Amino acid sequence: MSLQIHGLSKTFSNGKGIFDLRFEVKKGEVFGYLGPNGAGKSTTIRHLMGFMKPSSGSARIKNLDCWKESAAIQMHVGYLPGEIAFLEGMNGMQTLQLLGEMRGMKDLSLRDRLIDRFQFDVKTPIKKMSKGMKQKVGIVAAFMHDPEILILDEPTSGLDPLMQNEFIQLILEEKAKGKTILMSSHLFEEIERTCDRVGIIKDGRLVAIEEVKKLKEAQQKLFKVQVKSEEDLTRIKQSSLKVKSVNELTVKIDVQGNYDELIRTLSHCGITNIDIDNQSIEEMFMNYYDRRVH
Ligand SMILES: Nc1ncnc2c1ncn2[C@@H]1O[C@H](COP(=O)(O)OP(=O)(O)OP(=O)(O)O)[C@@H](O)[C@H]1O
Repeated sequence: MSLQIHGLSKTFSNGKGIFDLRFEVKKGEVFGYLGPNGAGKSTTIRHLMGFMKPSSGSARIKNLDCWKESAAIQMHVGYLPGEIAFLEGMNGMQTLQLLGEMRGMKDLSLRDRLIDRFQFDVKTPIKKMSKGMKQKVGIVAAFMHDPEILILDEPTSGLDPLMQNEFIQLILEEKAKGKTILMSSHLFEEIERTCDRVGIIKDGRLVAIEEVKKLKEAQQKLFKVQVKSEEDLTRIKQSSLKVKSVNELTVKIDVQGNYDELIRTLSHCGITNIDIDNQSIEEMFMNYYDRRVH
C-alpha cells in the first residue's frame, strides 16, 4: 500500500473536522476524493502531508507516519495545495528555482517541459498572475521532481477547459508510469476520466468508496420511446419495465444493465423514435451526497 488512512480523526474547536476515516490507496492507483464544500477533503490532505496532527488515528505514506516522519515523506511526494501561498516579490521561474533548490533538484528538464506544456510566462511576477497562472506554477512545482506519489488538492481549479484537458492527459501519463495519485475534485468529468476508485466524503465522514468501473456499470439509462398506438403504450405499462413517465405516445423507461425485457417488449410495439439519455456519473454521486450518515 502506498497510502493508508486508519481511523483518522481531527476535531476542530467548533466541532467540525474529519471523523474515523479509513481507506487505502494502492501503488499505481489513481484515487479521487470527492465531496461538497467543507466536507473535509483539504483537512484529510493536510494530515497526509504532515501539516496537522491527528486527534486520533493515523495517516501513513510508504509505511511512514505522516505526522512523525513528514520530512521523509515529502521527498517522495508531489503536493499541490488547494490554496497556494507564494513568496512575495518573486516571479514564476524564481519560485520554481527556489522550490527546486530546496529539493536539491539537479535535472531541470522535466520542469522545463512542464512549463512549455502548460504555456505560461514564467517571468510574470506571481502577484500579477491570474488564479489560473498561479495554479500552473503549482502544478509544475508538484510534478517537476518526478515524485512517485502525487497528492493534489483540486488541481484544475482556475484552469480553462483546454488546460484542464492537458492536466487530465498528464495524470493519465503519470498513471501509466505507475505513479500513485490522490486527488480531490469537484469535477466529475476529471474523476471519471482519470480515477480507478473514488472516496466520497460528507460532513467529515466517508460515505462511500466505489470503483469507477462499477459506477459506470450501474449507470442508468433513460430510454425515451415514441410508440405508434395506445395498445403499444398499454403493452409497455403492463410489462415489468420501469416506466418513469408517459406523455401522449412518448414513454420514458429507466433501464439499468438488463436490456432483455426492454427489447422483448419493444419488439411487439410499433416504434417511431428512440432517444437514450445516460445518467451522468455526477447524478450518481449526488445520490451519495444526499445520503444521511448516522
Ligand atoms: N483550522 C480549522 N479550524 C476550524 N475549523 C476548520 C479548520 N480547517 C477546516 N475547518 C472546518 O472543517 C471542515 C472541513 O474543511 P475542509 O477545508 O477540509 O473542507 P473541503 O472538503 O476541503 O472543502 P472545499 O471543497 O470547500 O475546499 C469545514 O467545516 C471547515 O470550516
